[in-house]
Order: sequence, then C-alpha cells, then structure tokens
Amino acid sequence: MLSVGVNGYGTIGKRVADAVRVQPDMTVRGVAKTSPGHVADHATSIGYPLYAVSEDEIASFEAAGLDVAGTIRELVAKSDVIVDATPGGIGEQNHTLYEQLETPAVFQGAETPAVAETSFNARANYDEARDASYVRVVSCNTTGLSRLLAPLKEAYGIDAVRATLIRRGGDPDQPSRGPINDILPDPVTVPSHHGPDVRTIFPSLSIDTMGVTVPATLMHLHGVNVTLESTPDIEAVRDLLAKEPRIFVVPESARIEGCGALREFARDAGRPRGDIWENCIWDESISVSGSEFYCFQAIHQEADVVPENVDALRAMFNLKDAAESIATTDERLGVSFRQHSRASEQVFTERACDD
Ligand SMILES: NC(=O)C1=CN([C@@H]2O[C@H](COP(=O)(O)OP(=O)(O)OC[C@H]3O[C@@H](n4cnc5c(N)ncnc54)[C@H](OP(=O)(O)O)[C@@H]3O)[C@@H](O)[C@H]2O)C=CC1
Ligand SMILES: O=C(OP(=O)(O)O)[C@H](O)COP(=O)(O)O
Repeated sequence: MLSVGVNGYGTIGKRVADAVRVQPDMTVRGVAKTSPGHVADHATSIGYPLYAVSEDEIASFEAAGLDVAGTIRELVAKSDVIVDATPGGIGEQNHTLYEQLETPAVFQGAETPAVAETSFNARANYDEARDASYVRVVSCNTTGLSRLLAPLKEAYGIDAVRATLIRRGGDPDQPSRGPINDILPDPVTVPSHHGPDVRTIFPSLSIDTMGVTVPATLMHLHGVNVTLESTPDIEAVRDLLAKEPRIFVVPESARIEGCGALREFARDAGRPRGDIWENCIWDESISVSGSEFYCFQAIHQEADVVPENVDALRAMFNLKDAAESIATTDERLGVSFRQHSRASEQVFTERACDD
C-alpha cells in the first residue's frame, strides 16, 4: 500500500484525499492544513490524521477541540509520497522539505513547471512520470485541453489549436473573489498562459489560447477549434471522443443546456460534492468543416484534476501502466458519465448485437 500524505487540504486536497482513500493500492497517511474550521472537522470525522503546517498552529487546532497528529515535517517523514495541494507558490517552498526528507511529491497546476521533473496528464504522457520523484499535475484547464487533444492528435494529427477559455470567477467557497458583475479579459494579454502550459504536455504543439473570466462558480467553458492534419468523418470523431475514458459527450436527448444543468446532473447521479471528473463536450457542438474541428467543452475546475493526481502517484511508483491505472482510478471513483454518451451507447449496442 502506497502511503500518501496530503499537504494542503482545501478544494483540491480534500478531493484527492477522498480519491486516494477508495483506491486498492494506496492509503491516506494524513492531511495538513493551516487552520481549524469545518473542513478540518470533516477530515477528522473521516479518520484522516490531521497535521499542522507549523508548531505555532497546533494550539489553535487544539483550542477548537481537534487532535493534531504532528507537524507537516512529521507527515512528510512518515509518508511514501506527498500530494502538495497548497496555494500556488507554496508548493515550490515546500519542495526543499520534501527533498530534505527524500519524500517524492506531486504538485499542482499553479506551481511553475520547473518545480517538477515533468508536467503530467494521464491520457497524454503517463510514462514520462514513471520513476520521477517530482511530478506536476497541470491545471484544470490544461488537463481539460490535454484530454481532448490527445485522441485528436493520435487519430488525425494536429496542425494548430485555438481555444477561448471562459473561466469561472472563483470556486463556490471563495467569497473573496466575488460577487462581481463583469466580463474580464483574463489575462488581457494574448495568448493566455494556458497555451504554453499545454506545451508542457505536448512540447511541439502549435496552440494559442485566450482567457475570459465571468461571474460564475460552476465550471469553465472552452470553445475549441483544432486544425487537423487530415479530414475526418464527423461520426468517426464523435465515436473517438465518446470512447475516451474521461470524456462525456453530452447527448442532445439529456437536455443539458449549460453548466448549471451539468452540475445538477452530477448531483442527481449522487456524485460526491456534485463533482464532474470528466470533460463534458456537447454532442451538438462537435463540428467538422474540412480539416477544422470545433466543440464546446465544460470543465469542472474543482474535480477534473483529481483522478489525474491518483494516476500520477501510480506512474511515479510504477504500480500500473497508463490504461490500467486510468481504469482502476475511474472504477473506484465512479467516473461513469461516458456511458451516457450517445455514440458510446451505439457502440455498446452494436457489441451486444454482435454477441
Ligand atoms: N481550485 C481550483 O479550481 C483548482 C486548483 N488547482 C490548483 O491546486 C492548488 C491548490 O488550490 P486549491 O485547492 O484551490 O486551494 P485552496 O485555497 O482551496 O486550499 C489550499 C489548502 O492549502 C492550505 N495551506 C495554505 N497555506 C499553506 C501552507 N503554507 N502550507 C500548507 N498548506 C497550506 C490551506 O489551509 P487552510 O485552509 O487551513 O489555510 C488549504 O487547506 C493550486 O496549485 C491550484 O492552482 C488546480 C485545479 C483547479
Ligand atoms: O482555472 C484554473 O487554473 P488555470 O486558469 O490556470 O488553468 C484553476 O481552476 C485555478 O484557477 P485560479 O488560479 O483562478 O484559482
């Protein structure tokens, strides 16, 4: 059993801990945060040993009636590997501690690529993280783009990518980022940082991205145009995407018109926290004109990187190959929306008929 410590138990850290907990080959050694409150209460109620980031903070946890198992140094020393889900820039500072104690670590997307030996997306470059001590799971937007581009690149080749990323203003628990009533070019400079970040996964890819932030907390929405190297049949593209493990081609029949309805769909499906781990691509938006591919995809920013963190751990410790790891992660987590995809339903029906 791989013993995993989670340093930074916020939006991403708590979800990664819960995803690790349900895997057959890994366990949560403990979680660390800086302050008490309902999130810390929840961690201890699940049974995660709680660690303070520094000695000074132990008293405030104890004053809140929480047992503290130690400081982050002790958690790092006891764990086989750390998932660092601290706010951007803190991970880089923590790198020194991980190195001192010879504990490998997974970092998140707001850290610079230089924090790790490789940036990671399970579908696109799993093998590059094999035997690595430090791996960076790319941001939610970069993860969403990588999952879409990997199968298109393999099947048709990619000449160029242009994407406009309509970004949520903040997460639901971030009142400091709202309310706002605006539509912000964000960043106002072009291209946005997302294109270069995608190139940490696909080094030679021609990609330009633009970002806009809107007053919403639900999801990001991408409008994507890919110039392919060949001219595909539109039904073949639909089938290709619908078969991808972490892509949900949203069928027209589901009458899911926007991100709010997608989140409600996830809640109705009993997803923990209403999380959507998959890219959600509207079937009707998939268009092909010559070698130009277009689609709209929604990305749940709080959730899509979670299975990627689990796979990064398996790659670093050579526990499974990419396909096995993705399948195990998804089965244990319940990544199942693909089964609603129109095209994959057709495939399943055809297979059943063949049988
Ligand atoms: N939220 C998102 O949409 C996404 C975030 N990411 C990336 O994940 C990373 C974490 O983001 P997110 O989960 O949103 O952040 P949060 O602010 O939700 O959580 C950060 C956590 O780190 C803890 N923390 C703060 N300072 C320190 C410190 N010095 N040492 C250890 N822990 C500390 C906080 O503890 P406390 O609350 O007690 O202060 C909190 O538990 C970032 O790199 C981000 O870019 C990636 C994809 C999507
Ligand atoms: O969208 C995200 O990152 P990204 O825009 O850098 O891809 C993550 O959700 C984190 O976003 P934030 O940096 O606005 O908190």
